[in-house]
Amino acid sequence: MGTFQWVWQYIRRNMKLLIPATLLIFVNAAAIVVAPLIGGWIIDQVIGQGHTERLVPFLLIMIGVTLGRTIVRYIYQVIFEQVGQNVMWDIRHDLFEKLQKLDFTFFNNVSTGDIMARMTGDMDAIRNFVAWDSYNLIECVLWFVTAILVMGSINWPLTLALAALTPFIGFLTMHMSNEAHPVYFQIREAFAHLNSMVEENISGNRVVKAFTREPYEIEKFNKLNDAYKARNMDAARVSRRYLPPLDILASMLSVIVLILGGFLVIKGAMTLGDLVAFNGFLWMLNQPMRMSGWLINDVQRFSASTIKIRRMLGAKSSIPVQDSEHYQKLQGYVTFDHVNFEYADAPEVPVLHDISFTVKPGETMGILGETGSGKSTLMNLIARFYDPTSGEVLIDGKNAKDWPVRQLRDQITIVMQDLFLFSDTIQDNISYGNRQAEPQLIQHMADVADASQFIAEMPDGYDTVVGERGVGLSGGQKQRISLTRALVKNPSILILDDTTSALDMETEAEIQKKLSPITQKKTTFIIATRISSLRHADQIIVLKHGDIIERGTHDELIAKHGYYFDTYQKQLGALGVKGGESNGEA
Ligand SMILES: Nc1ncnc2c1ncn2[C@@H]1O[C@H](COP(=O)(O)OP(=O)(O)OP(=O)(O)O)[C@@H](O)[C@H]1O
Repeated sequence: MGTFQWVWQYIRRNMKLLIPATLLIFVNAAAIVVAPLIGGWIIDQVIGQGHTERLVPFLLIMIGVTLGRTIVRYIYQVIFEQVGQNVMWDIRHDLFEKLQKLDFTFFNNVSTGDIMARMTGDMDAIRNFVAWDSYNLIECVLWFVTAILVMGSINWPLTLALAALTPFIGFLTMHMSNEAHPVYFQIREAFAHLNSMVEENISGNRVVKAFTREPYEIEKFNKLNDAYKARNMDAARVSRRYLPPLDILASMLSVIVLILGGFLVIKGAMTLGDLVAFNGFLWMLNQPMRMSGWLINDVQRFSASTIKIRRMLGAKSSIPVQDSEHYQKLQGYVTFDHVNFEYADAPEVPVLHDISFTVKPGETMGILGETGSGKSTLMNLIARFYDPTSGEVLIDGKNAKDWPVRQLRDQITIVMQDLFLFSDTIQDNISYGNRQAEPQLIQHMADVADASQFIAEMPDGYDTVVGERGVGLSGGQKQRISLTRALVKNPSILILDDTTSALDMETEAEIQKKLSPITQKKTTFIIATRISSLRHADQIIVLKHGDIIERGTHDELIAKHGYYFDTYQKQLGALGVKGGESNGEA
């Protein structure tokens, strides 16, 4: 589908506005010819033939039509702006909806700044095209054609002489368009890079300051700023090269009218009034010629932005999110059957290798492993954020791929390592996954996650706004709110990825005690580095470089004297506790 065809899908939804607006453009174009015609009549009839009584009516018509024309133009300009805004709304909506459906793989590969460039600058190029360029293009064509027709009816040889310049204009605009296209594409790319850098710098501003790397960041920014400026200068150079010849051609029109028209008047082949009228029509030829350069620039900018937006709209998710009428409650059986996994962007690095296990409803599985051993990846496969490269993940005995994704994720909750709270009240953050949650449930779960006390001490309690625009929270507070949010959702499968790592051991033990009656009714996965978080799990696996190297209960693993035992010993040592017996508290 071509660029214009694509945007037409959106524009045509506004036919009720577009048809009257386009008709008004025609009315305006017809009204434009009145003033020059009357100008000619005043010369010929009032001045030349002495019909002075016609002067006032001529002038009144002239003023009335000009006034009416101005009002008509104002009305259709507003309507086109409305259409532009409607089109932007629809495309923005489609883009945002698309973003909600795209999977982790997409977000791993596209920067936030790039996405923001699509949602802002590129969107603006489309608004500009629909709300401004479109009616200007129609006006230019209409004025040009109307001028040629009316001037042709007054004096066709002179009109033909003027029309002879048209092929030159066509040639210049076509060349300018071809040259401008890649430049505008590069401008959009450079803008996206600039956006990405700024976004990353703002997100990571604490790291920048901690490492006092402000000068380095400024230098990096300046390079991208220079590149953006240079691309814009390239575009300016293209237009500056073509605009003067277009201007010269437009000025040549006056020269032709003066020389050839004057000659025709002297020869008596044309009246002076006709020549004045002709001169009055000149701007209707002039204006489109001068505008053509600017319009081409805008159209190229629009075209480049459209290509980028369409790429994003066309991005494919390897895990499509589909709804299902029939809602099936998960029991919570999770089975990994010889699962292997590599990330699509790093297929040469095996992340999980031949993983098999089964966890039943009500059971808790603990996962231990050094950093980068594949623990989080394993959990992401359960919620189907990724699909295994080979082998199967079975949920309640059915391949996870055969579950409607929304249904699956609705009943599986991961408290991710990478905690995120929205710029919203604590109450809304906690009830994010369960909007109907009663205040008592929220209060109870906040108690379980040991969050209720510090929330009560906040300036507005549960109504305190946290996140980017609100009160800052400590890592441990964020973890406890995230845990409350997960518990309030009441999932069948609960995954806690290093959820209590920022808490002291006493608080962690307290939370574990309160969590126990809840997790007994769910399938729970706990990823932790502290043995104290894992020791009560029904089964524990130890991962190393994507392989399960040990599995069993706490006691069995202690007895094995392997990685788990060593970790346990080190943690006991760190606490200054002697011995390694299985019932010792870590
Ligand atoms: N999006 C990604 N693309 C490519 N490789 C990735 C991606 N995410 C993680 N990896 C790689 O996969 C491996 C496992 O990562 P994972 O996050 O699952 O480890 P982990 O055991 O949870 O680590 P940690 O304890 O540090 O959280 C690592 O080698 C990591 O570099």
